Amino acid sequence: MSDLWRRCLERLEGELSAEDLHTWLMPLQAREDANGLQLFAPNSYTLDTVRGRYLGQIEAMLLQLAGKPCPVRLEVGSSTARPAAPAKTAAAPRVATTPTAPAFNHNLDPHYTFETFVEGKSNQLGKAAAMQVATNPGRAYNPLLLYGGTGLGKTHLMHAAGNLMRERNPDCKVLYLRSEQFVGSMIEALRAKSMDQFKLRFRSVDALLIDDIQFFAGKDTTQEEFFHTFNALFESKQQIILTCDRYPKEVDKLEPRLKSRLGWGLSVAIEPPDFETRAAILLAKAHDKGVAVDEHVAMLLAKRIRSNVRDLEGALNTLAARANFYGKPITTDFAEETLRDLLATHAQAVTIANIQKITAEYFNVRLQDLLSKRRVRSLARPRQIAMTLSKELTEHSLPEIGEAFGGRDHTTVMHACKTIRKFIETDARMRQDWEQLIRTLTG
Ligand SMILES: Nc1ncnc2c1ncn2[C@@H]1O[C@H](COP(=O)(O)OP(=O)(O)OP(=O)(O)O)[C@@H](O)[C@H]1O
Repeated sequence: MSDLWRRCLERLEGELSAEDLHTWLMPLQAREDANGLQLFAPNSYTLDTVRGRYLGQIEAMLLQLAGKPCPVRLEVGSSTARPAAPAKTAAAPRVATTPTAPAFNHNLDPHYTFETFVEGKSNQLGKAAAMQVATNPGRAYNPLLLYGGTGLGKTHLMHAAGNLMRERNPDCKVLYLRSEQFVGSMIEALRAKSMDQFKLRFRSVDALLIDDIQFFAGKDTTQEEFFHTFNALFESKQQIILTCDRYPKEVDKLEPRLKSRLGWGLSVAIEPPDFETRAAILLAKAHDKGVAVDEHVAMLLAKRIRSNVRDLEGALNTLAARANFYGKPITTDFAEETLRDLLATHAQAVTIANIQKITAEYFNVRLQDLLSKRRVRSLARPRQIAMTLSKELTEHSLPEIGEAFGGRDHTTVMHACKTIRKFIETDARMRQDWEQLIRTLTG
């Protein structure tokens, strides 16, 4: 086992539960090389879980242990399956040759493609924009900015665009980085006085994909450097794709000149998927991972886990791991039993009372006015939004929601839902309010 990985596991023992450590991290095999640490997962659902839940923590721990950023590459396989050094090196010719440039590391995840991305109303526009950018890099929309809450598929779409660019043109240099990696590389370059190389690395690509740029907030030197990189790429029509956890104008401590540039291209919101899309994603993921899950189980999870796709996928991975361990089929009873605590947490997360309170606060109206019979527009709209949120984020029926809003009829709730849905599609301001409320309510 790699010494660095062994030390990392020892430290993580203090941070993670024994069950998590044994289920997800212990089965990994590790290999260290000049590019960082390569971790091999026994199967794709272990890989997805490690990537989704623990990668940040692992990289932070490696940074502490190694004293410098140590990129982690995850793949399904075994560290003994391939020799540590390529066979060619062992049989190197004795005559002097021009050293070949190291292969360009795109950092793209080959699993994240448009084929494996399930389309629904919540992400339709984002997917279409990403596809356009991939088929016409630097010319369709530049930059393309995908924003929205956590675990909704922004990273997936970004990789899908990069993968498609590479499929269409294998010479296309696409570089994907999480923003922490951009910051880490910059700090390293400053330390090693190799800023010229740093600049060249980022400016010589055909497409630069940077994930979670909200992480740049408050980091002035990074923003300065990124600003110049952005300008250089933009001017020479190299594609830029970015993601952010909210509309960039809402990110505090991001320089105004950067915010303004981010708005030069196209910004698309990725919203939480509706019930049908959640169920479809779950079935597609189960199929990809070779896990036998029927529609009843998919519907159970889609109904009870509304927060985001990552949580949904996490639940599927846990189910698959436990079913595998106990040698049992995944039935609805098995799912209810295995995920009891998780489902209970999600059930508590969004209640009508909570939606009413948060919506009243958001629109700066009193809760009792929101629930009153008064029909002035300043109250009617927030009330309709709160009713629609209750319909979409809880399992309550229309009559129950009507009752909770001062004893209104179920047709009033139905009308509210229709009105608000239409507004969200046509009115940008309303869409922003809606997305912000969803983010606040689903964390
Ligand atoms: N529509 C979808 N179809 C298939 N898989 C999806 C979809 N949306 C999300 N996922 C999956 O959910 C997981 C989380 O998605 P992703 O990492 O892209 O989220 P994100 O929006 O970038 O979140 P964060 O902001 O936290 O990085 C991934 O495994 C991704 O494949």
